[in-house]
Amino acid sequence: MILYGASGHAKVIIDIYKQLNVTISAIIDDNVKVTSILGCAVHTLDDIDSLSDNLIISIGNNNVRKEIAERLNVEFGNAIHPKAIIDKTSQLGVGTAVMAGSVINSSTVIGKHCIINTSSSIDHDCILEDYVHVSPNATLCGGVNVGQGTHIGAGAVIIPNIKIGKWCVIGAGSVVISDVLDNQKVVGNPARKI
Ligand SMILES: CC(=O)SCCNC(=O)CCNC(=O)[C@H](O)C(C)(C)COP(=O)(O)OP(=O)(O)OC[C@H]1O[C@@H](n2cnc3c(N)ncnc32)[C@H](O)[C@@H]1OP(=O)(O)O
Repeated sequence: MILYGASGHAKVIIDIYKQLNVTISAIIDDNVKVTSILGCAVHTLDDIDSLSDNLIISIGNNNVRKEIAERLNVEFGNAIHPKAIIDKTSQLGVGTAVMAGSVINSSTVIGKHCIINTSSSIDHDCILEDYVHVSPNATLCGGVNVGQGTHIGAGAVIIPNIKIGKWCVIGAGSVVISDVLDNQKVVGNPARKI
């Protein structure tokens, strides 16, 4: 597996592959000043002869993951921690990472290049579009829809059947009890636009 991105999020992805005994063939970062991470060498894209292995974009920023995913012509892989619980009836897109302790329940569909972060809970019949990040300990109740590129902050709670638009930000600890339009940033309990 090749990792693209060598920041804090990449450390968690590296740990997942160690747990799974998956060999990391290369780690790439655009920042030439980043030369190693957790004892592994980091290269720039120019240093790599070919991207022949599966690749995951190990960068937390949703916009940056989208930009890189659209630029690269490679096969993308997933990173799924062995201690994540994913119901067999749910679906995950390529490039999506699922961290330790997270639970994805029945009939949920998660898009490409998403991050389902540590101990988050995504219940039945949710739909998450591409490039969504669900931060640690966030809870999505049943039937929640989340549009492309939206970031759900740590510990946020989304009550059942809520629709959240594209490229929204839900503040850490917010409680979302009504639909959120595209590009909105909401915080608090109940969550309100800022
Ligand atoms: C493994 C990992 O680390 S994954 C990463 C997880 N990251 C997160 O969960 C971060 C989520 N981010 C937040 O909650 C941020 O506070 C944001 C994005 C919602 C807002 O950030 P900014 O746009 O910089 O807003 P800013 O800090 O200026 O605050 C604006 C107002 O909203 C309030 N506010 C900001 N965040 C919150 C929040 N989470 N809950 C309640 N109120 C909030 C501020 O107090 C401020 O209020 P005021 O105008 O009355 O003083």
